[in-house]
Amino acid sequence: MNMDTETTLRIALQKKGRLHDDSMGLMKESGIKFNIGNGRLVAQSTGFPVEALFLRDDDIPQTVFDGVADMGVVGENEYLEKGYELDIVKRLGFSKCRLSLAIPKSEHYTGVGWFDGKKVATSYPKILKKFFDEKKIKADIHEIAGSVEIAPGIGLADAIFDIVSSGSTLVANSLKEVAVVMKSEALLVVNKNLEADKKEILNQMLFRFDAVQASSSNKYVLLNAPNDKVKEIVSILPGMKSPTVLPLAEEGWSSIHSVIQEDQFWDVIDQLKANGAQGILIIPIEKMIL
Ligand SMILES: Nc1ncnc2c1ncn2[C@@H]1O[C@H](COP(=O)(O)OP(=O)(O)OP(=O)(O)O)[C@@H](O)[C@H]1O
Ligand SMILES: O=P(O)(O)OC[C@H]1O[C@H](OP(=O)(O)OP(=O)(O)O)[C@H](O)[C@@H]1O
Ligand SMILES: [Mg+2]
Repeated sequence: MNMDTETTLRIALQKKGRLHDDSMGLMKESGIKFNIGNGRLVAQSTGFPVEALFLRDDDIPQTVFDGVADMGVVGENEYLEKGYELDIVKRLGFSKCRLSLAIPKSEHYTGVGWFDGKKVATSYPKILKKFFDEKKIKADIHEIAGSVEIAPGIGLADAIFDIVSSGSTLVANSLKEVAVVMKSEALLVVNKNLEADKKEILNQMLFRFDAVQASSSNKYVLLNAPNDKVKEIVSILPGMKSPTVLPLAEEGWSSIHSVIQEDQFWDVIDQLKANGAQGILIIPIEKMIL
């Protein structure tokens, strides 16, 4: 009898770099751990039918398209540049950055027409060509693999098109950002012809990822309020269904429990204080099943 028939999903992850740590963190939080070490490029997971392939991020889109891996985690920038059609099943919210055009800070920028006839260095020639074609700009796109920001300083190009996050690499190279062409974040991409049994594993994995994502974007809040303020406070706090209200040992007071979204957090806290809430405690949520 063949003991190897159990279906395993293969996921392509970045070997090392900006995407690696967050990708591994998400897997670990989802209870999927890999036995890695000694430079191994393939690793089995403990506790879930998944195998990881550790690759350069540039190779992830094609590896998933060819079906060598069933799915992968890759930056939207790299996904669009490579141009392979894959299903985007989840936007992961990490490795957030943008692809921008930048020029020497001493230059006077006159709008996108500035780039006409100029030489622009980039590792993303296809995305840039599409942008220039749409704007009817005729520029010389010069592809280089890395250290793009030094190109104008060494006389290799007039401008650059590259990843920007804080902008400090641009500043360090006396460049200024003049146009944002796209925003990017890590994507979970899947081969379009995934077999049914693999889809089932994928869905279990997505369920776990959703729980991890929801927990990190929400906080549990506990507070005390005089009973005559409970109604107003409950209207500020939505909660997963509705807030829990429990009597305190002290007569005339209640304890209110709820869940707040991270991005509404400070606004909600200010409103709670203004409506008489006291002893507010904010607690991280380990996992959240919606
Ligand atoms: N400064 C940054 N801030 C946020 N996200 C970034 C930043 N730089 C890159 N990224 C995102 O992370 C992805 C991987 O970046 P990294 O610098 O590790 O790539 P790389 O050098 O091409 O790695 P590899 O060796 O795998 O080819 C990028 O494609 C982009 O989506
Ligand atoms: O706007 P910033 O916050 O400065 O980030 C932008 C820089 O980050 C990335 O490089 P990274 O630091 O990953 O080094 P790399 O060139 O080795 O990939 C990217 O290639 C930019 O150069
Ligand atoms: Mg790369």
